[in-house]
Amino acid sequence: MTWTALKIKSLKGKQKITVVTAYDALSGAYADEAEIPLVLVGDSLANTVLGYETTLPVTMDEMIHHTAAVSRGVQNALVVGDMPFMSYQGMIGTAVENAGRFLKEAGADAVKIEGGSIRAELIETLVANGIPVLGHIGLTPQSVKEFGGFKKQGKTDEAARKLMDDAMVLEQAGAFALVLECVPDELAQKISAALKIPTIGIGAGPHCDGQVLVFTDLLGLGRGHVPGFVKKYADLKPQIQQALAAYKADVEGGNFP
Ligand SMILES: Nc1nc(=O)c2c([nH]1)NC[C@@H]1CN(c3ccc(C(=O)N[C@@H](CCC(=O)O)C(=O)O)cc3)CN21
Ligand SMILES: CC(C)C(=O)C(=O)O
Ligand SMILES: [Mg+2]
Repeated sequence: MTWTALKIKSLKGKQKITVVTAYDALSGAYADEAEIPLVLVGDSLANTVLGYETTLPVTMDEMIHHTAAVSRGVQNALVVGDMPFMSYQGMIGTAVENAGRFLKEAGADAVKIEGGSIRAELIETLVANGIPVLGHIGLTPQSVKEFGGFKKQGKTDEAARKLMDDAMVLEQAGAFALVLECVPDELAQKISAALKIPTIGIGAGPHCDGQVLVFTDLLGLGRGHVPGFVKKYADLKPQIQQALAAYKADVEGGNFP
């Protein structure tokens, strides 16, 4: 099965959608071989593997470089490039050009864009020009300076209404699916029920149409802060540490080679 944005969209109500991030050909190939239908080259690249504190510093050129590597490792999954901070917030023309680079230079199938109704015009333009878009609302980490931290969103009635409105506007603008990050379970449930496009949750409870986790978080490879919603499906960090320590001991002790 080779995935398209349209096929992902049509999974709503039929099959829960698994999404994982990947950052290079190796992680992309592992995700693809697990038959995960959607691989997101997250701008979490910045803090998971490039050593930055937040997602803000990662550049278009870095995202293109890593997305191209993921595309080389993936056969069947839909590859979605996460548009980095300041690559789409200015002029629409510049945003379209940057989105186009993900498809043209990096082999991506779609792009992800953070933000609600403020992105409607851009998303309409991208979709009209053949670039499928995954929306992303709730805790949008590129706005961490505005939010004042990585906090749950949509907790007041007013904030919840705004997120519901944003979700409807993004569906109307043509997004093929929508990431809901760190919103109350009940709000995610309401938004998922109200939309015809699938919702992909992260820290958004069990009622979304799909789930996304960061590759390094779910494998227990992470070095920095791991969000509380993460479920670790393996604990690889101690194994790597032990293997490296055993190798060093062998070399220093004259036991290898
Ligand atoms: N490794 C990693 N995993 C991620 O899921 C992730 C990234 N990096 N980088 C980009 C964004 C940032 N994300 C984050 C980062 C921190 C929290 C966090 O610490 N949240 C608090 C909850 C606070 C509240 O409930 O108000 C937590 O303790 O989980 C959440 C999402 C999600 N994304
Ligand atoms: C956590 C997901 C949704 C993301 O945006 C990222 O990994 O950058
Ligand atoms: Mg991101």
